[in-house]
Order: sequence, then structure tokens, then C-alpha cells
Amino acid sequence: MAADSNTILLTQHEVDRVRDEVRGWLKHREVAAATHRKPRDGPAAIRAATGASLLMDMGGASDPDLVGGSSARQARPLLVIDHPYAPCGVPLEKLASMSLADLCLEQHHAGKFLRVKKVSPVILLATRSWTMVQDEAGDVERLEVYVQTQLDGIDVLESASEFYVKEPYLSLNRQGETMLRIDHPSDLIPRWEDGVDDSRPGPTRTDSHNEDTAASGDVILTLKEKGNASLKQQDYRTALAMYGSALENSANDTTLPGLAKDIYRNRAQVSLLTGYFDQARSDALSAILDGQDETTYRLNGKAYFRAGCAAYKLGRYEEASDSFTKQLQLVPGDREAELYLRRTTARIGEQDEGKYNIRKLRVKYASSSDPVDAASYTARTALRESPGLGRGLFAVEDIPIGGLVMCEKALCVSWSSGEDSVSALSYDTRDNEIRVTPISLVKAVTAKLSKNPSLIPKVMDLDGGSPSTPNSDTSPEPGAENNTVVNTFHLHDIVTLNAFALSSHTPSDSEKQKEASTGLWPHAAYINHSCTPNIAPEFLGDLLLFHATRPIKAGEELFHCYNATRDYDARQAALKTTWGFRCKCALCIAEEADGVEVRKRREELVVKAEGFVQRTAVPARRVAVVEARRLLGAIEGTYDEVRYRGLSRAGIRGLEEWLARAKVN
Ligand SMILES: C[S@@+](CC[C@H](N)C(=O)[O-])C[C@H]1O[C@@H](n2cnc3c(N)ncnc32)[C@H](O)[C@@H]1O
Repeated sequence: MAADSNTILLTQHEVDRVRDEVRGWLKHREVAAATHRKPRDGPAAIRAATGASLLMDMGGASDPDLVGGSSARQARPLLVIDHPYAPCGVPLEKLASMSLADLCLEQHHAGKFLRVKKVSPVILLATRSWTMVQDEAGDVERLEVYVQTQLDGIDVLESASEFYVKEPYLSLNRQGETMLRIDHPSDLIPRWEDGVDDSRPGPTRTDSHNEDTAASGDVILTLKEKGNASLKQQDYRTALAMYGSALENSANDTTLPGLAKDIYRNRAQVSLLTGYFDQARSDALSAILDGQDETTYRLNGKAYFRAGCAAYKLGRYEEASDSFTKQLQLVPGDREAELYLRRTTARIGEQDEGKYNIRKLRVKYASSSDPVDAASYTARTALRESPGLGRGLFAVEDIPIGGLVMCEKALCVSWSSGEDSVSALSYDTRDNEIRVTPISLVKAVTAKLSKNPSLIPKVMDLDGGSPSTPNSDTSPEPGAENNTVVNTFHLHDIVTLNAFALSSHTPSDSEKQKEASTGLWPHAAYINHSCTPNIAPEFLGDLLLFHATRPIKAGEELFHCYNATRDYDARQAALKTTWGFRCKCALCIAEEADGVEVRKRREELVVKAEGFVQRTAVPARRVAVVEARRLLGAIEGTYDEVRYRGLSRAGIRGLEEWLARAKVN
């Protein structure tokens, strides 16, 4: 992320206060660990939660997690990263039921699950939401969901009235209250009133008390019709759940083979609309019917269209092209299929040969936050080991100055202008650092991966720093409720280390907005940093392009500049805090060798030169030109000739440009 996105608006006094508070809280939890949970006064807890919710609704209470900033606008939620743990990958049916009374503090109750119902309104905070829940014995406890609070645009705690909590973790929140803590979305399973659990794809059944045998064709038909009605009303969550339940029931029913195909075809449509592209693709292909009649051709054409659209959304353009071609064979002349096939062919040209109309894209998308319909082009680069820097990207052919090096469509972008754009201060107890985390981007990436497991390896392979979180590659056992388990701690680390800020892209944004526009481009994330880079980024909507800033030879490593702060010490500090390294590029080695005094003197002169350039218009009087030359000479004098041979001298650029303009005029 760029430097300005990493600005922590806390005074040293506030930083110290936050650190002390967090240390006290961790100590408190350490002391409480392994002790039995104290039962709550249920009615009083529910009353208090209801009161807190009312107060929140009336705007009378502030988010208790907010810290720092002299105004509410500057304050940000504090998120503490401590003791990362792995999500549960075991299906509910293999877990044993437990009750709230059996819980111990600061323990992950492995091999167990809780079934609870919601008994108070949900309180929505910036980085968590909570409610009171009750188990079958009537005990009441607080249930808190951290960061990943939403499921398909709805707060997960608001989405249902009953839940299963897998491998419950009872902890103390920063306010000192006991709570069941959920960090991984797959550890909380909403249970719906009608017995249909959760709407997420995967083997749908979750309730070990619900193990029914095959349902009759009528039941399946009813579920399908309920699904169709929900789709019509744009209630996609219910539609997915109904179709899921219908398919689950039809697995044992061979009497109506065409019915299951219809349901797959319909669910493919809902999955497309809700971003479950993996499922849309496989459902659409499962819907293909045998038969040589017009109706079968039409229905299969529809299924291939949905499979093609899903493949397109996943960036599998060859496959999309294949599906649209099959559709056109079945339904010749279909306008939509022809249009999509043309688009797909254009994407394949971009992907294979870098054929973009960049001028047109610039006109349309410079300073825009619209998503660009374009493919990624990475054929000129290869991922290899980079001595001392982990992995890096290398050029596989000579690239001239100004040439397109690569182009990548974002996996996710969180735009500053987005309503849900939130950045938090995350205090990582593993290294005691406080960083700005683009929470909305972490959420968006988690949601995308949770919906599309085929994208997980691409993101989870990225550098998560060290120490990384345990079992970061957890894959669920067969039969787990949802076929995706995302370790959100690991993802948080990956996004923190690999996201780019788009601040330079939106110069007109306010300071707070600027910080919030961030995105994840998984291929570009392998590019290492240098203060004297050979490539430079350009953002067009959510498309990230890199052009060569000097001629690049085949086999050369590609570098871009993560942080262009001129001041050596500030730059090194930012690189260390955000990415955990000190830069040892040729420029940094030269600047380090300059010593503090020379760096300070140069900085003073450069600041003076900046002021001069700002206030002195061209054409200028001779006396001003003389002054500019004198300043330039003084700055040049701070660069050691031998040490800086072949290196750029950022401090003189402004004056040189001014002098060039003064001469021309
Ligand atoms: C965005 S990743 C780049 C890809 C990474 N090298 C990998 O192996 O996946 C950023 C990380 O790469 C390493 N890195 C990048 N540039 C570096 C540099 N100039 N010096 C030392 N480490 C660097 C640091 O570990 C940093 O946290």
C-alpha cells in the first residue's frame, strides 16, 4: 500500500494508551483462561442488549472500539490481532453437541458445537456485530462476529434467528464481557426456521437432527416452486436455500430426473446473480439434458449460456468461449450468445497478446471507479525466486521503455466512495505494531473467496509474512456445511502485505477517502520493491497496468516502488512497518552512507527549492534563474559523485524541470 494509506492518526500518547489497554486486556484473559464460564443473569443481559441497541439506533452511543482522532470523522475502530486460530473444517455431524454451561474461557472447544437462538436485537459496530443468544437449557451468552459480519449483504446475525457455532471459542471482549467469538465465517452456521440451514453452496444439510430419507417428488417440486417464487421476488438467499434443499432431496429420487436438471439450471441463474460463480458453472453443466428435440436444445442453450457467463466472471475465457459456441450450435443466431462470444474473443486477445486499446481505456476509466471489462495480461512476466527477497516477477522478453509489462484486473477493490468503505487500526500483538488495515477490502476478498473456492489458491499462495497463522490452508472435510473454509487471520495478513492503495488515482478525494481506496491484484502482488524501480503502475478503474520506465532485458527482475517518500528515514520506517523489511537497493545504500547530517541538509535545501518553484512563475526574471541555479548547485553538492553514479537524484528534479521551462519561455 502507498505511504499515505498507512498514516496512523494517533498521537504517541494515544498509541501508548492503546498499547497499555490491550496489554491489560490480554493479561486479564490469560488469568481467566481455562476457568469455567460464569452463568449470566439472562433477563438482565437481554434487557441490557436491547437498551444498547435502542441507544445505538437513536445515535446516542458511539462505537466502543473507536480510537484516536480529534473528531469522530478521524476516529477509527481498533482491531486487535492476537492468538490467530484456524477455522473448523469438520462437518457439524461429526461434532458433539455441548451447552453454554460446559464452556471454559479462552478455550477452543474442539470437536464440539453449540446450537443457540437469538434473544436480543443485533448491535452493528464498525468491525463487529453482536447479539445475545440462548441455548436449549435457557442459558444466555453474548455472540460476537468479528470483521466478516455480512453474508450476501446482510448482517449474518440478522439473517437468521438460530445458529450453530462450530468449535465454540469463549473469550473476553475489550470491555471485559464474556462472549462467543466468531472470526471465521464458516464457524457460524445460520439455521433457518423452515429447517433449511444456510444458503451457502456445498453439501447443504447441516442438522444432524434432520437426517431424513428421500423426499417425495411433491416435496421436491414444492421446494423448487418456492425457489422460483423467491427468485422472482429477488430474494436470492431464500431461492438458493430452497433450490439447495430440493437438490439435496432429489439426490435419492430417480423418478423425476428432469426435475433436478431444471433446479440446477435455475440455481445456476441465482448463483450468477449473487456471485457464486463456481457453483453457477458446475450447476449449469449439471443441467445439460440428453435429447435431440427443440425444447432440449433451447434448455441446454440456456444452461451453456449460464456456464459461459460464470466462466467469464472467473476469467476462464477459453472455457467461456467454448460454452457460448456450444450455445450457438444449439440455438443459431442467438443475439446474446453472439455478443458474449465477441466479448470473450476480445478478452482472449488481451490475455494472450496484450491487445488493449489503452487510449480508449484511458479516456473512459482514468479517475473512474467503474469496473473495467478487460482480461489480465501476464505473459511477459514469470514468477521466480528472487535472491534475498522471496519470490518476484521477472521479464521473459525484452521490453522497451514505455512498453506494457503486464496488466491485471483486480480480484477485489474497495473504493473510497463505497458506502461500506472502512479502514481500521489493527494492533498486531505478534509484533506489537499498529497498522492501518483496509477492513472493507479484507471483507470483500473473504466474501469472494468464500463464494468461489477455485480462487482460493491464487490468493492464499501470496506472502502472508511470518509468523503466519496456523493451518492457513485448512480445507474442509467432505460433507462440511459449506465447501469453503477461509482462514480470515491469514487472509488479513495477506491483504495487509499485498494490497495496493489507489491514492494517486483519486487526487480530488478528501484525505480520508484517499486512504480507503485499495485493491488486491494477485499477480502484481509478487512484484518486489525498489526505490529505483524499472516499472510504474497506472490505474484505470480496477485495471492495473505496469509500463517499463526504462528498457528491460529478458530475465531482469521487475521492481516497482511501494513507497516513494523522499525522506530516507521515513521511507525505511514505512517499509519496515507495513512490509517488514529494510530496503537495500542501490539508492538506499547510497543514502544510508550519506549519513544523517548530509541527508538533513539536502532535505532542507529541497524543501527550499520546492517553495521557490511553487512561488516563482515562468517566464522568470534573470535574478530568479540565478537563484534557481545556485540552489540546484547546492543540492547537487550533497550527492557524492561516485556513490550516486547511475542513480536518480530525486531532490534536483523539481528545479531542473523549472529551469527547463524557464529556458523555453
Ligand atoms: C508484496 S510481497 C512481494 C512478493 C514476495 N517477495 C513473495 O515472495 O511473495 C512483499 C514482500 O516481499 C519482500 N520484499 C519486497 N521487496 C523487498 C525489498 N526491496 N527488500 C527486501 N524484501 C522485499 C518483503 O518480504 C515484503 O513483505
